[in-house]
Amino acid sequence: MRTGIATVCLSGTLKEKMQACAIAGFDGIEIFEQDLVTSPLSPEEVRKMAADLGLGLDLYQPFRDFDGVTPDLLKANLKRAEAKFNLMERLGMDTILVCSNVATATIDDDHLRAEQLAELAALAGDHGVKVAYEALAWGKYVNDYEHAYRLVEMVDHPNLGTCLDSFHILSRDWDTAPIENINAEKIFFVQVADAPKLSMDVLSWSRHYRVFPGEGQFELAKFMGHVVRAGYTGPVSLEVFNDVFRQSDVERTAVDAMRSLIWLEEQSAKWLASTALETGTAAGNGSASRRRYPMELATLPKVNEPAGFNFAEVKADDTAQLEKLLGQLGFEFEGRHRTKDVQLWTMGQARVIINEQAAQHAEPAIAALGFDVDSPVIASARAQQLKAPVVARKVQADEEVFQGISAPDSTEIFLCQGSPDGTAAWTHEFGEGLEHAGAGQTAVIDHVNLAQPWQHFDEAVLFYTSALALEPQPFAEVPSPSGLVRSQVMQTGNKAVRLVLNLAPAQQAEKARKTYQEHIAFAVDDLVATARGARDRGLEFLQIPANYYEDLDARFDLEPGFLATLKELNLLYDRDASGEFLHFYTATVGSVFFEMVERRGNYDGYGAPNAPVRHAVQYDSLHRV
Ligand SMILES: O=C(O)c1ccc(O)c(O)c1
Ligand SMILES: [Mg+2]
Repeated sequence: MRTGIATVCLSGTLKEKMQACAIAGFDGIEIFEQDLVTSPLSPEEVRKMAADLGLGLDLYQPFRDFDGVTPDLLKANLKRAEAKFNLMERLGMDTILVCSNVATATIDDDHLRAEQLAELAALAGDHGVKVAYEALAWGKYVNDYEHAYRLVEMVDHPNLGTCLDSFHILSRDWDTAPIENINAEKIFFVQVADAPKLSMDVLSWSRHYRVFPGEGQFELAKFMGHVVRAGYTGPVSLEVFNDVFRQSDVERTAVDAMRSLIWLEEQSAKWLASTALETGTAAGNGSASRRRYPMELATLPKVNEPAGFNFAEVKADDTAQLEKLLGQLGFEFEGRHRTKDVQLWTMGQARVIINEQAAQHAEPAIAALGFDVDSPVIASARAQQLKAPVVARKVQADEEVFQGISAPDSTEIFLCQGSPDGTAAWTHEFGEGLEHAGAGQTAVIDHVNLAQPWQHFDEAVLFYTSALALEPQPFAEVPSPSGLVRSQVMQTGNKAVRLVLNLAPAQQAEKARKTYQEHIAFAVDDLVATARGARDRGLEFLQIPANYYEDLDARFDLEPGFLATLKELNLLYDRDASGEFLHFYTATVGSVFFEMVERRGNYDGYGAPNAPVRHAVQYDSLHRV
């Protein structure tokens, strides 16, 4: 698959963008007119720079408002087009994108449109240029890709084809299956963009909220599958208008973009294989499902969703507060590592490493997460092919080698060998625990909430989706005293791994951002007993306001004794059709706090209705000091 990206996706100057695209490994780029017009580089210099960087200049765009116009306007438009064709010759480019008219079209007549496009195609032919006609989702008369293709067919000129842009097609919910009926020779270009499902006008949605594939909710593998089945072999190019990407680090965004195409390529191959099986073309013969299409799709080392959390690691310069908190919760101190300055604390299968190797004065913070995977070697190879940075850990002889990668928020992700009984192979590296103060409870890590820097949120969604096979759930927005907190759950199908990515309101300072959001939650069998034990050991609970319990009673009509217990222990409660959820939070140390939860029945949420209460109480405690 030939990879491409439009310069409009990135921040910086044309030169910086081109350099970043080359570093990220793109085959080619689309030059957005704005980027050329504002560049000090001459077209010849751009051409030379692209050649030297090994980047193809695959598409010049956009050329606007051409078709469906009065004769006078047509004349002016053809003149305008000729100037661009001459420019393209200097750039050494042969394909231009012409989007359907949104502003100046006054005549809604396909025959007239076809005549005018035929004039354009003839002129393009004289200049050796190919015109890729794209239906914008908000085009005045042409806003449907099948309509655009009908016009291309009516014109039937070798220099006129169509451009398929996933955003314009999927934002309008057009059926993608008919893409397969398009003559591949008439598909001059394919652009891909994902987007979150938002209910707003399609132009604003397109200009501000497009994201890279895997970061939104469009069915892009299916879209691409149809494109591949049509027989298309040209560039698959990202065209993402996004307010955040346009202002974040250009090289980093280019890598995020490249990751999205590597992942999409794999997902498209998977979609094709699965539909071949469904439609019976495989006919019981495995090789038939690998039917070859003109476009070659590369695959990646396979990874299944993780079977569970292997451990969570918290780091601090002074670890006393963390030790105290875990002890009060009922964790057992298992001992120190034989060569490293780290401690292991456990409750059942929930393992927490306290890392003492933090920078001076560094406050407690979540530093690493371990996940149980089928094969750490394969999972690590996959992550590296997806351009995840590798994390090096010093190991001595006989110690478990952890395959680590760095997540977009710098949390270290370790890919660990899972075991069927939920134990971890490395715990014997820790000395005998000196004290066993624990309550001997069974527990597992239920979920982990990580605060994402605003400019890396979408990147994080793609990272966990592509490298770890977590599935993004529709995001929610949780009110807090300082603004809405965007909350995105990433989880495995079997719910053994639940990761919640939170994006704090922009005005929150870095410390507050982390303090509100980052925590590790442990699931126990009897939360009331856990809470009582913790209280007896002097745990400082997050104090829940009395108003909350009044509202709870009104909503759920709870048994008075149960309600009194919840109130007495600062427990929060939620219920849905499939079960109940009890939980409580500890006070925050540094930028981390802990949560204990009990899931009853098949309750599958996170107590979302209670999140605003937590945010408000934490805000209060932060602003008191
Ligand atoms: O938003 C636009 O105007 C615009 C321009 C060119 C494109 O290819 C596109 O998809 C959108
Ligand atoms: Mg487009």
